[in-house]
Amino acid sequence: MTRHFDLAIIGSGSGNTILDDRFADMRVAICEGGTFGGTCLNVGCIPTKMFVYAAEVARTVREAADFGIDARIEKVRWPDIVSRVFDRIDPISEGGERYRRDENPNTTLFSGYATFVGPRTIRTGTGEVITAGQVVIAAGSRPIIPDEVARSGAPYVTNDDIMRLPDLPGHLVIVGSGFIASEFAHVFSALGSRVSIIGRGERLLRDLETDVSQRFTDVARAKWDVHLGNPVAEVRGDAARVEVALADGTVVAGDTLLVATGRVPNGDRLDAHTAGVEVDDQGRVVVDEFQRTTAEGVFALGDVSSPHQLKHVANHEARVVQENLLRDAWRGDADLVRTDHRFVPAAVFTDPQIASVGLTEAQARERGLNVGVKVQRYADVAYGWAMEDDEGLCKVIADRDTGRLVGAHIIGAQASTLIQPLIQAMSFGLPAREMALGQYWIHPALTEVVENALLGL
Ligand SMILES: Cc1cc2nc3c(=O)[nH]c(=O)nc-3n(C[C@H](O)[C@H](O)[C@H](O)COP(=O)(O)OP(=O)(O)OC[C@H]3O[C@@H](n4cnc5c(N)ncnc54)[C@H](O)[C@@H]3O)c2cc1C
Ligand SMILES: NC(=O)c1ccc[n+]([C@@H]2O[C@H](COP(=O)([O-])OP(=O)(O)OC[C@H]3O[C@@H](n4cnc5c(N)ncnc54)[C@H](O)[C@@H]3O)[C@@H](O)[C@H]2O)c1
Repeated sequence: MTRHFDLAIIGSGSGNTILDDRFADMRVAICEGGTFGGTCLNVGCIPTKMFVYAAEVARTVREAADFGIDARIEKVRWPDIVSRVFDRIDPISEGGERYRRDENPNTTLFSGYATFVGPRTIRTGTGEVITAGQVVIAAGSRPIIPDEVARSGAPYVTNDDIMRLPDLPGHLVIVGSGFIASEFAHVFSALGSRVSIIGRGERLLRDLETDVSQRFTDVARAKWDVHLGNPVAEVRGDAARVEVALADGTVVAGDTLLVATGRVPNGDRLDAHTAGVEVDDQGRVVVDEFQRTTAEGVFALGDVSSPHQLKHVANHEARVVQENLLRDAWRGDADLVRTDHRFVPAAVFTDPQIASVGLTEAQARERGLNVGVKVQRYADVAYGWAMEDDEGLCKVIADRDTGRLVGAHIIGAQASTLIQPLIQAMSFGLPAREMALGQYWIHPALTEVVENALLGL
């Protein structure tokens, strides 16, 4: 007999956060084909930032002499760094799984890879087929492996396994030049590995504001072995050594290969057409502004359907779905909660840190805006000067006609924190002049870099 549930959720990452007290009377099925808790907890945001923090401790020690303090790194205990991270994370995943399986009376956990076999009908991958009144697809994304790597047979790692390597790589070769590449390059180089990084474009993090990605590329070239604008032609290797041959004949060799060339949504692996759920040619489940898919009663959220592969966006979309599940979402739009993708910020926890929100200068000009721009260097505010920071900058872009910010981009210490007031101003429509002059800015805090950028506008 086919069991019926009020709600079925595919994916236990952001999907698992939907179930608050308002769902306590519903019979809920959760399908999880991998590690309970999803990407952010197990192989994404959280562990990477724990490694980044360790890397920053190492970097501080290494650079201490510049401030008159002689210190030296005696040893990097890689196995201890790994266990500090996963001895704390693994129990959270296990505890979450146990709670849903054994302790939460209204949820049934199916530990299998789910596929649709009909409208709101799911083969759970555990031998059982279920039906549900409503379904949430929160199936995330997976790493893209370029053909040159896949067909080579050479061993490689991704974010799924690099953080559990038994030993610190001697020489890490990274293919890709985006978020994941930039964060792991920082982690491993600060901990003592040599790092080579290979990108197709002319700049690292090339989708970011040009001034920021150019500054980052310049800083990176000074400490890593950077190869840009030179595609991968061939990969070869075995357990001890890997070689990446580039189009111009250069061979980049190391002992470990990390692939970080983007992530593809998992929508292509759900047999979604059997349920009437449209998936685009990128594998992304198609949703409207209420997170509704093309099939009645089926919502989607997070990496599987979003234009932004970011946890804070997946969390926001999960809250939208949570509300709309409790309304009669296919009867009309009047009561429904809308997704807000207007000002989505992102931060890259590399060295220096980078954060960004809104348009780049080029995008603002392409849109025909009457653009005003100011670039403020960290070195020219008191705290940046105290830090002897000659790399950091904050760039703000405003529309002169409205007086409002349309973009902000920071590279430098604490960028992910410094950008928050700018996100707030953009989200609530606060004009740049009012933001600069209508409040105190603590002196001599690093926030003066934001204040001076705004005053400069
Ligand atoms: C290395 C790395 C670092 C990151 N750092 C940050 C960061 O600092 N800040 C930030 O905002 N974002 C970061 N991200 C992005 C962030 O992790 C994702 O945007 C977010 O986790 C997506 O959440 P989700 O719920 O959509 O998907 P996931 O958390 O991936 O959850 C999907 C779940 O569904 C399961 N699943 C998939 N298909 C099926 C199926 N058919 N049946 C059953 N189960 C299935 C998967 O096993 C998985 O557990 C990072 C990503 C990576 C890879
Ligand atoms: N701090 C954060 O918020 C954070 C951290 C890590 C990941 N993420 C999320 O995860 C997503 C995936 O990260 P990512 O770094 O894999 O993707 P990405 O899109 O940031 O970067 C992928 C890079 O790989 C390059 N590339 C693609 N194919 C290539 C090839 N064959 N050879 C060489 N280079 C190639 C692309 O040009 C691009 O620069 C990010 O887009 C981001 O949304 C976020």
